[in-house]
Amino acid sequence: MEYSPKKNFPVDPKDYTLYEEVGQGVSATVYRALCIPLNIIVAIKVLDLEKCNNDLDVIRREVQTMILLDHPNLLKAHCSFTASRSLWIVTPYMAAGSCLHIMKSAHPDGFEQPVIATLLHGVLKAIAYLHAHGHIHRDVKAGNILVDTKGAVKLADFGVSASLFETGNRQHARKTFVGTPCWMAPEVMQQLHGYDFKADIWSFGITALELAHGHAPFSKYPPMKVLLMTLQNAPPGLDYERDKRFSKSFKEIVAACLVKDPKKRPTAEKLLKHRFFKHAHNKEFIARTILDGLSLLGDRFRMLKQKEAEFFAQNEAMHGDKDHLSQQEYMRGISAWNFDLEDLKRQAALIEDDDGITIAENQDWSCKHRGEFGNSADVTDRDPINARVDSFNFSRSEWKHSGPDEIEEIVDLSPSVQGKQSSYSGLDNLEKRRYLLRNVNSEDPKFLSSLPPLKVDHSPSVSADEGSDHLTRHQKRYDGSSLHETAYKGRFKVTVPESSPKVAPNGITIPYFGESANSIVGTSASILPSLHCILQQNAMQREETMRLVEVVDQITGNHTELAESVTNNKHMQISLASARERVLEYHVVGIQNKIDKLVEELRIQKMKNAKLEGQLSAVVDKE
Ligand SMILES: Nc1ncnc2c1ncn2[C@@H]1O[C@H](COP(=O)(O)OP(=O)(O)OP(=O)(O)O)[C@@H](O)[C@H]1O
Repeated sequence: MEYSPKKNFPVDPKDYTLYEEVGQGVSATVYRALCIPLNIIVAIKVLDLEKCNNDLDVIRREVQTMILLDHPNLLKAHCSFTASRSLWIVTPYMAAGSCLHIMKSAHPDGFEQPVIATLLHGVLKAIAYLHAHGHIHRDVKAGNILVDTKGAVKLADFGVSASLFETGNRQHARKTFVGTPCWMAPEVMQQLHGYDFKADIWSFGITALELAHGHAPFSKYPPMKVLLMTLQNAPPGLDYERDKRFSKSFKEIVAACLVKDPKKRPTAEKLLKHRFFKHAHNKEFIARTILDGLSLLGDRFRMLKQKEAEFFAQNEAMHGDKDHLSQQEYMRGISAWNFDLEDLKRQAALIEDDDGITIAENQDWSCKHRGEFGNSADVTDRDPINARVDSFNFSRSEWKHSGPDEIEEIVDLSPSVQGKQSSYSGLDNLEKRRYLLRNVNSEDPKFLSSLPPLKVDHSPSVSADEGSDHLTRHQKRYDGSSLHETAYKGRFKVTVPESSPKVAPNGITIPYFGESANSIVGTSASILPSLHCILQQNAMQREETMRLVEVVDQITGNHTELAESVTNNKHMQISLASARERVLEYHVVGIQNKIDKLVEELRIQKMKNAKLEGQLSAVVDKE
């Protein structure tokens, strides 16, 4: 695997002297090095082919891409070759390192707006070039934005880039799942219809927030939670209060990129024309403002590594769990934190095989959850499923983003909207659940009696009304009175229909789904809200239990070994259960989205049908 486009960079390791380490990735270490015959300082990325998870084709693609593409804002490879069990990729040395490293060393709370605009302008030009040449970068983030001592900005790391040409169809959407969760677009996570170059625009928006705050949104959470928050919550954005130092045009551009529907995100070309980039300066400005006074990259890298090692050692002692480990990966700024959907599916499959969950339902359950914030009108006015999801996540319809055509007008920056958004997004899921725990007493008879009775919709298919009105569709599912018991083995399998209400071992009751269970849409649609609530309720109960254990511990001051081991055991069980619930929650949301899409398609078909029928009868009438 030897490439050397200009032929003047030697492809023998003996022609290079490796100096200090300046970076580390999942499977690669990057060194500053000297190319002896040319007397040029270069960076050499050394990939251990044995440790490398990627197959050789992927690596070959990265190298070829790096060599063939030619743009001032893309890191080019001089050459590459294999040396025993490793692959060496020789690139220009970017002496200031990555923006992530620069922020960690000198700008922990992010950069000023003119710096961000200048950095992003360079990155966006690189992305536009890649897209025009049929490539998706797939890993746009501050860790992959490199800067040299003169302030030149280059987008690096094609480790996960993909060529659309490979399929022979430039429009073809990708279906593989790669990237780093915090920067990953929802459609990449969902894997419903594949994704395209718009995934890079989402990551670009996240990167903009990362450069503004010093870290990516959701970066303090473990991968699964990031996935759920990205899918369920309103897209992250710049906050009216917290981000006062940033201009409206910056807020606009971030909001335009972070629209969940990829079709509504602008192209890179279009974004380049946005007025925000009037704030961009030249590379000398970058050198002057953020590189002045920075120590040598190798020294900075060594210090950061040392600090992180100390931090991790401390953290490890306190939290030995997997979530914290993945957090450490994030903090190192590498993509080892890459999220593998196949792994998740396997986890989910394990849950299906191992867990027999028996749950029952009655009408009270639905009632108990109708007015969770003591504001039933507000909740029940909306789609009950989404209202419930929203009550935890404040997602979807509340924050509208316009399409690419309305970039200049899209952001409503009125204090009321922004204030609302910040107070909502200020609560993480845990806090929202705690809020519920504090505010909802589901045993309260007044609370129950104030709510309408449940009626089960047994109709095997979606009615015309349902098709035409999203809200009505969900409302109907909660409009019945039958009491039944049902049992599950694995996900969504109804095995024992009964007529009396029954409470599950954990005290949770859920609605009966009736014979409409034969219809996939009907069954899933009926079960999903219940399942979602059970998961949420379990989480609440678990958190409350944890809280109580902590309170008891504090009160009794009981620090004996026995008590500690019991608590540790509880922690372990709880985090296992929590992981399983997150997987289930993810599936519930995914299936719900599919159902919504199916229903929407049905509605459109019905409308078309009605139109055709009208035309037909007009023709018949004429004749
Ligand atoms: N040409 C370069 N000049 C200076 N530093 C570099 C260069 N290339 C990479 N680095 C540093 O090394 C780090 C890791 O490199 P790189 O991202 O290519 O490895 P990776 O294994 O692909 O990483 P990741 O896990 O983020 O995908 C970068 O974040 C950057 O700080």
